[in-house]
Amino acid sequence: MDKIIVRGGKALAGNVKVSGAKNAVLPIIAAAILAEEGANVIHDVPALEDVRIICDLLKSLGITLTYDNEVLTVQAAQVTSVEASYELVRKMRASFLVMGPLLAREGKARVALPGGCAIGTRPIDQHLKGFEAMGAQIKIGQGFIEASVDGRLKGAKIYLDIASVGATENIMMAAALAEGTTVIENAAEEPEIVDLANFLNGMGAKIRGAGTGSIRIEGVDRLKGCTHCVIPDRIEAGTFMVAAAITGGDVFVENAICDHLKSVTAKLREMGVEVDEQENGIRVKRSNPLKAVDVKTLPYPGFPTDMQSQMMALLLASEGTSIVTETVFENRFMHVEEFCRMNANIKIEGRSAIVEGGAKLTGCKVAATDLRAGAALILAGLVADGETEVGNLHHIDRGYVRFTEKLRGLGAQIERVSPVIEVEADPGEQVKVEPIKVQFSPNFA
Ligand SMILES: CC(=O)N[C@H]1[C@@H](OP(=O)(O)OP(=O)(O)OC[C@H]2O[C@@H](n3ccc(=O)[nH]c3=O)[C@H](O)[C@@H]2O)O[C@H](CO)[C@@H](O)[C@@H]1O
Ligand SMILES: C=C(OP(=O)(O)O)C(=O)O
Repeated sequence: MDKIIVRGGKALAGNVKVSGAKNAVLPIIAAAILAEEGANVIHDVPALEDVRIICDLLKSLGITLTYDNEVLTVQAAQVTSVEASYELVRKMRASFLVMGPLLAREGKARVALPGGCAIGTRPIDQHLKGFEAMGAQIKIGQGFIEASVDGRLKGAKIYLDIASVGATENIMMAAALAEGTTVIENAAEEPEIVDLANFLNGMGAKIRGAGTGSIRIEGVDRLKGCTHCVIPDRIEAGTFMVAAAITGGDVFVENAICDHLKSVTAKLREMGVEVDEQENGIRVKRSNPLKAVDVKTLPYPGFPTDMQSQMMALLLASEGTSIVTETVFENRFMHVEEFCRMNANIKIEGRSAIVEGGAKLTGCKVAATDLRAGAALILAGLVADGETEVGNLHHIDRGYVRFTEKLRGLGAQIERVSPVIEVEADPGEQVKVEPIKVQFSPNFA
């Protein structure tokens, strides 16, 4: 298993370019299933493990995909299967987003139950409630959810009990091809939902209100392929903003959209970090000690849960006590134990973590417990004494493109190492085994 080794102590400086957003591109690729005619050409598609998984899933449905230089072309003239296997859904929960498009286009879908995962139980009741309101019949059994409809889905008024990002997206995709008008109330307002709506509208859908709590979708009979550029990843951008702040550095985060990062920017400024919002990115600089602040995660435009662990790393480097409250996922503090191995002083009380800043972090072996936790441990390693060795990198590979290279480009002392493989040889025989370099090289041919 690969490991990332970080040596603390370098202030980061320079320019880093943010890639396309994982959480925007995954639903967009799922939505490409809806185009019966023409190809979808999607630009700025990040070379991430999650992208590879959703592409494999679409391939298993009989759809043709090609990927070259961050451009993904999806040709969905034919769909030959409506089943998303357990193997693919288990690897990535966002696979469940194929249910809405398959149901709308084919009248049926069979998708493995996503199950619980590292950060919480993550039910899908709101997705199913939406499909049922549109006339679908839902059956659950043998680890699968089967949805079917006689004829077409019908537009409906759907009030979400929770402003779920995934449910809003799944219902919006299904409603795009339904008969009549659907209104989603208490819809999630995340920028990734706006990006998905823009993509669907490019394909010929009629969606208004994305980015507000009320989205209105007039169903159309047919959708066709279009060209689209994915928005930059606000969480990757936020992670580099914290990297600059924690190391007392000066970094320009190119491509970051200021409007998408207001809650992160506000917290950094409250902590005494200089944040300069520019047209094509955000410059983050710190020369003063960090102040402790309280942070509460909330749906957009509140502080993102996907930045909670990175922010906690920053608070560890501040002077004073901070309270971090996680309101979105019930089990998203697993990084706390790993931080404590690095000499951090954090106590969990219910949904809050009490973070005592000021203790000198020390490098040691730690393991990423989820995608963002992995990034947060690397951030902590950037200021820890000595070497931090981060394992379980498959989490980080899900959502950060060339993370070590990008940090190294800013001056971080960081490297990814592959294990040396020991091979049994006959006595006297010389065997030379090179360490395997694991690199993402998508091949959708
Ligand atoms: C691929 C993707 O875009 N992932 C993001 C998406 O996940 P995801 O779409 O899974 O997150 P949701 O917004 O759906 O989840 C928010 C909360 O609602 C609950 N819930 C959700 C659906 C449902 O049917 N019933 C229910 O109770 C969840 O358990 C959770 O507590 O939004 C999360 C919240 O911003 C982010 O952390 C994830 O990075
Ligand atoms: C939790 C995340 O992703 P997912 O919903 O795909 O698990 C994330 O991006 O931090």
